[in-house]
Amino acid sequence: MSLSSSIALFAPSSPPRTFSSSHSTNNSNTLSSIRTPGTPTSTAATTTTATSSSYFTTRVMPSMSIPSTPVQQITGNNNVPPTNEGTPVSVRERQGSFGGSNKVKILKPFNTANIKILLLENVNETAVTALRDQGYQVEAHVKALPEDVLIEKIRDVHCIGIRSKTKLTKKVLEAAEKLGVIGCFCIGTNQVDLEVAAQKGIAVFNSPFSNSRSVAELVLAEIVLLSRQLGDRSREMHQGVWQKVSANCYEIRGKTLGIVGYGHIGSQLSVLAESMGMRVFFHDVVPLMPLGTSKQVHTLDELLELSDFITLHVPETEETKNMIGEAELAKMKQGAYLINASRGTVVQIPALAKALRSGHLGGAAVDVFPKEPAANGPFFESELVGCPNTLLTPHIGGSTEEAQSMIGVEVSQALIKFINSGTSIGAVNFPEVDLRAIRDEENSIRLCYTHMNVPGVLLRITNILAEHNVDKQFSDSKGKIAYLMADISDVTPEQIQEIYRRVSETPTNIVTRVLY
Ligand SMILES: NC(=O)c1ccc[n+]([C@@H]2O[C@H](COP(=O)([O-])OP(=O)(O)OC[C@H]3O[C@@H](n4cnc5c(N)ncnc54)[C@H](O)[C@@H]3O)[C@@H](O)[C@H]2O)c1
Ligand SMILES: O=C(O)[C@H](O)COP(=O)(O)O
Repeated sequence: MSLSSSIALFAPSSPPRTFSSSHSTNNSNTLSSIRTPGTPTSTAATTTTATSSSYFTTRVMPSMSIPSTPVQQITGNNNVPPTNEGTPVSVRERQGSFGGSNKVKILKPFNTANIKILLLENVNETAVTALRDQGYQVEAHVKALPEDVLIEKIRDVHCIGIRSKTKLTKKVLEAAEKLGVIGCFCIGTNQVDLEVAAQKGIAVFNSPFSNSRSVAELVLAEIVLLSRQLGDRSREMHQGVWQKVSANCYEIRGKTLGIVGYGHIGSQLSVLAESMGMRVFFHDVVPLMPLGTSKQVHTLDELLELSDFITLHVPETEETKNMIGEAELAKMKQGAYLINASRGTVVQIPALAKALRSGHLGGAAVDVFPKEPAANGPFFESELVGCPNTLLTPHIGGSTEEAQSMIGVEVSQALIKFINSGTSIGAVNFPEVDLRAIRDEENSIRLCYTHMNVPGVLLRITNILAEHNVDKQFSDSKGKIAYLMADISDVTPEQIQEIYRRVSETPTNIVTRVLY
């Protein structure tokens, strides 16, 4: 999809949206004091209508559209940043470099109760609570949704939270009319079409390391379980069979572990394995500092040939798809073990099943599969079922209370910061941009402009902002898109309208938001 067609997606037909500013009780401390200038302060609830023109060129999260009476202010005691009242947006006090207030302003979207968030796949309660505390409307589902239901649901939401099962493909993302941000409450982001998301101005966040320890611990346990054939012994006992054997059962002390992908998980595992007396080698596409006494080898083949255990910790990419097939398995030592807790597509399952049944491999532990059931229940099928000394687990590498709780906190904070303050730090598909906190003054705004990365944009924006006091501005690009944030002070409501209109009507516009 070209950028211009992505913009055209939001063209005509959409009627002006009406936003009620009746406020959520969850955020009463902050929101009840918000008023819309131009209306009496005592008016608790007002209704504003976005001008239809804003919909011809701009995708707008409701909070981010500029209402016809555009400025909301935080009044009274809310000038002080809240400490423990459910507004966990991190703010930095700024020493005023030139007169006026040096208190920071807590930016809020127009009306947080208008933000709709869809959470799928049993995202942790820590996230549900944090997002509801912001006043957002949160719909949480325990399971992934079938594609047709997902397409219907995603149409109307501003933010979606998923884990590894939900596929946010081009088809699904094209149905998303209001989506501004995606939270992957996991490490992997291969389930999202990151490029299409970026071109639609949708930032994607994940949790890069909150479940790494859980995966590393599981793999360490599996190394012991495989070398003692514990899966088979336990199954036999459950069937009433007593089978006391020591043949082909080993200690792991002194054995060689080969780690493919020495990132967050691989490197943690390296330390844990050495503490159990293993020798560790690893292969990675980038040169990395070996931890402990581990050593990096140049090629995958070298690693396959020298290791007693091979464990995979690479992301799913074009290069890692089918990385381990018949040829690679044949290079592994007779009786060696394979562990895969990365992504199902990294290993060719028929080849692995053959290597296990023939006795070439001594065993395998597999946590991830090319096709995984969408929900819990008796839906699992694989050629690996029934293979000797083969541990099969339902993608539970990162499924611990600790990991899920940390992921819930981390990703929800990233979403809140993006929605409320425009901060894209940590986004995986988006230029990473942030600004110091905005000063707590009336008539100051933050402009967040996602645009095509083509020459001439900054000149155009500078011309629009030329007559105004731009306190600070930062811009960065990534591939085809770029993102600019600018804090502007001393602007009247009319000027804000004008800035919004002119910026959102630039031909390079993807998404324009004004926060105040
Ligand atoms: N089973 C689970 O529940 C579970 C949990 C967490 C993560 N994961 C999966 O594990 C993967 C790895 O996680 P991580 O946090 O360690 O990621 P990471 O990004 O920190 O590390 C991945 C490493 O793989 C390397 N790499 C990439 N392509 C490679 C290639 N072709 N050959 C060799 N090395 C290559 C990278 O350079 C990097 O060092 C994730 O992408 C995710 O898919 C699974
Ligand atoms: O990418 C990840 O973090 C893992 O695959 C875990 O995914 P999950 O949240 O679906 O368990």
